[in-house]
Amino acid sequence: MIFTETKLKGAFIIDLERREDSRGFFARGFCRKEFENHGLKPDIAQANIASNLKKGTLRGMHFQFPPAAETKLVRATRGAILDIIVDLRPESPTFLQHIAVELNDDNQRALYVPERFAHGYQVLRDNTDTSYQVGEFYSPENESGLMYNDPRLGLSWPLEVSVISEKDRKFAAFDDVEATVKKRMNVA
Ligand SMILES: Cc1cn([C@H]2C[C@H](O)[C@@H](COP(=O)(O)OP(=O)(O)O[C@H]3O[C@@H](C)C(=O)[C@@H](O)[C@H]3O)O2)c(=O)[nH]c1=O
Repeated sequence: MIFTETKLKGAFIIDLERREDSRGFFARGFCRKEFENHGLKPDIAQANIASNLKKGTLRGMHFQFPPAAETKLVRATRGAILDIIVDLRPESPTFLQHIAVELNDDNQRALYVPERFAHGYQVLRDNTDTSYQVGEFYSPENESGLMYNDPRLGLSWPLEVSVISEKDRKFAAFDDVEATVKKRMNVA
């Protein structure tokens, strides 16, 4: 596996190290030892799959507060997504900064999202499936989110939003929850 740290400390793009032969290729998609060697948390509580019918579908921006904060290892197993993560660690020099990474079934790239980040994606092709391993169990009482189009986040989505859940339409403006987010994301 090829680990490339992004400008957001602890967030990594992970590429496959392909061993090709006449059948195709073999590659590791996850390895506890390699994760530990790069300082990534290797725990997997759930492996989730999402299917998206329509290009333009948007899911996000989601997170769980501590003590249920999750790591995520995200891939597009079919189709393509633009994946965006936002740093919500109050002590981080890159607090509120984001990165956007295209994950698709050609590049077979994964994004490792550390704990205390908001995460979301937009689907770039019809019939796109995502698969992601998360480090904590789903915890509805600790889950929350931010608006994908909140001006404070300044996220650029490539397509018009064609489908979005009711829940994702109704997250509060960051200005209104900033103090709560900083307090609940503080782990010092
Ligand atoms: C995330 C999750 C949802 N659910 C349920 C709740 C709801 O009835 C249904 C769909 O949930 P959601 O609408 O939250 O699904 P979705 O919008 O796809 O949520 C996901 O979005 C991406 C961007 C993430 O980062 C993930 O962590 C997760 O939050 O599945 C579970 O039972 N377990 C889970 O782990």
